[in-house]
Parts: sequence; structure tokens; C-alpha cells
Amino acid sequence: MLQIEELKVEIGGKEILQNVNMEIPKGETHILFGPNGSGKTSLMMTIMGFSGYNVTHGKITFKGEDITYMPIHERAQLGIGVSFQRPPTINGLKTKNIVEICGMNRSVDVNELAKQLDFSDFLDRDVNHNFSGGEIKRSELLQLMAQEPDLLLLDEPESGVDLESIVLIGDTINSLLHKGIKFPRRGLSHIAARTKSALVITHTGHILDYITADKGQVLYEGIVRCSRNAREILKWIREYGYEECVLCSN
Ligand SMILES: Nc1ncnc2c1ncn2[C@@H]1O[C@H](COP(=O)(O)OP(=O)(O)OP(=O)(O)O)[C@@H](O)[C@H]1O
Repeated sequence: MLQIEELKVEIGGKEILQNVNMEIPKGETHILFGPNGSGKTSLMMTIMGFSGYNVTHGKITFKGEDITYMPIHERAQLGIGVSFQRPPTINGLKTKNIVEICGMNRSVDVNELAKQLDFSDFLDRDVNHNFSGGEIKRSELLQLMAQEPDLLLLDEPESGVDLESIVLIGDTINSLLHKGIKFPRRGLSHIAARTKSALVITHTGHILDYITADKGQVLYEGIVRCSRNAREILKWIREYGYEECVLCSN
């Protein structure tokens, strides 16, 4: 589904990603770990195609197509969707309108989708305007539900989310990963094969209690240094810290 080869990326003339190699097969969910400032968000922004993230070397392939220099809207149409860590407030644009835009060219029932996320009361508010941390995450997922991407890029989906709401967030991510299953229900990840792929950034690992990860990767100083079971990685990071954790790749 997604293949990244020897990727180097500069932002404002500074090299942020030095050598990223990664493969996410169809139906797999990979977790991206890494210390603050290691380049995780930059990697997601580069995969999505945001300006300012200048690829100086390497290649990104999605569904067999070279997307390295493809415009962002074409990547979205091809099936890549992102949930931001800190999405901007968009004054003058109502949440229901951005959800409609995300579901463009498809018959999307915005009210029904909002009901599933317990988000109906927010549809007439400007996008993210005075939303709480948890409300922002639900707004982001609502947009993804309308888009139904084949590859989900989720930047810290659990940050700022309370312990009850994280269940809803986890169930919604699971329903996004299972094509054709529209309603968030507990335990779906264990009973049906996933058709969508995901790359999920997490610091705490809490989201691992709600979604099934196929693999974890550690981005350290702009290089993917480790690729193995996500829970094993989390255990090592908790016990020994990142510096020790990445020594296993030497
Ligand atoms: N637009 C920008 N201009 C200059 N530097 C930037 C820009 N965006 C990111 N950086 C720098 O790139 C580095 C990587 O940032 P990035 O946000 O990708 O890290 P991260 O691993 O996601 O961090 P965190 O875990 O704290 O969210 C940081 O040093 C950051 O300051």
C-alpha cells in the first residue's frame, strides 16, 4: 500500500528526515514512536504532500504509484487521509461543510456520521473554534469518516482525550480500518480482516489498548531505527528510554 525508500526531507533548508525506509502493506496498522522533534509529524506531512516539506532524495509510492511530488489533493483523491495533532481553527467554515467537502463525490450522510461520533451539536460551529482537545480529535475523525481513506495517517489520536472518550476514538478508528463497517462497535479488530492501512503516532501507547497494531517503528533523529512488535518497543522505551531502545538496531 505505502512504500518509502531512502527518504530525505528538508524544512526551511534544514534536513529533518535523513533516511526513512518504511513499508505498510494493505490492511496493516503501524505505530510510529520517537522522541519529541525526531520528525514524526514531518514524515506524515511529507506523505500527505504539504508544502514546505521538501523531498531532496528518495521516493514515496502509494498503491504502486509514485506520489513523491504529487499535489496534496491528488493524494487525498488517491486515498490518503490525515488527522492532525493540532489542526487549525477555520473561522467562517462550519464543521458540517468541511465534512461535506471531505465526502465530496460520495453520498455521505453528515448527520448520521456525526451521530455515531456523538458530535451532532458541533456541526454548526466553525471548524475547531474553541473546541476542547477531545472535541478536536472527534472533529478530525468525523472528516476521515466522510473521506474513507485507504491509508490513515493519525497524529497522536489519543492526546487530550479523556478515558471514556478514548473508547469511542478507538472504536471509530477500528471502523475506519474495516471497509463497509460503518458503525463503531467494540472488538471489530479481532473478528474481521482490515482492508485499510494506518500509520499512527503515539507517545503514551494508550491507543494500543483499542486498536490492533501489526508493527511498531521508531524514528530517531530523522532515521527509522527499529521495526518490530509495537508493544515490545513501548516496553523498551518505558524501561530504558529512546537512546537505549535504538541501540538494538546497531
Ligand atoms: N515549518 C518548520 N520550520 C522549521 N522547523 C520545523 C518546521 N516544522 C518542523 N520543524 C522542526 O523539525 C523537527 C521535527 O519536528 P516534528 O514536528 O516533525 O517532530 P515530532 O517527532 O513530530 O515531534 P513531537 O513528538 O514533539 O510532536 C523539529 O526540530 C521541529 O522544530
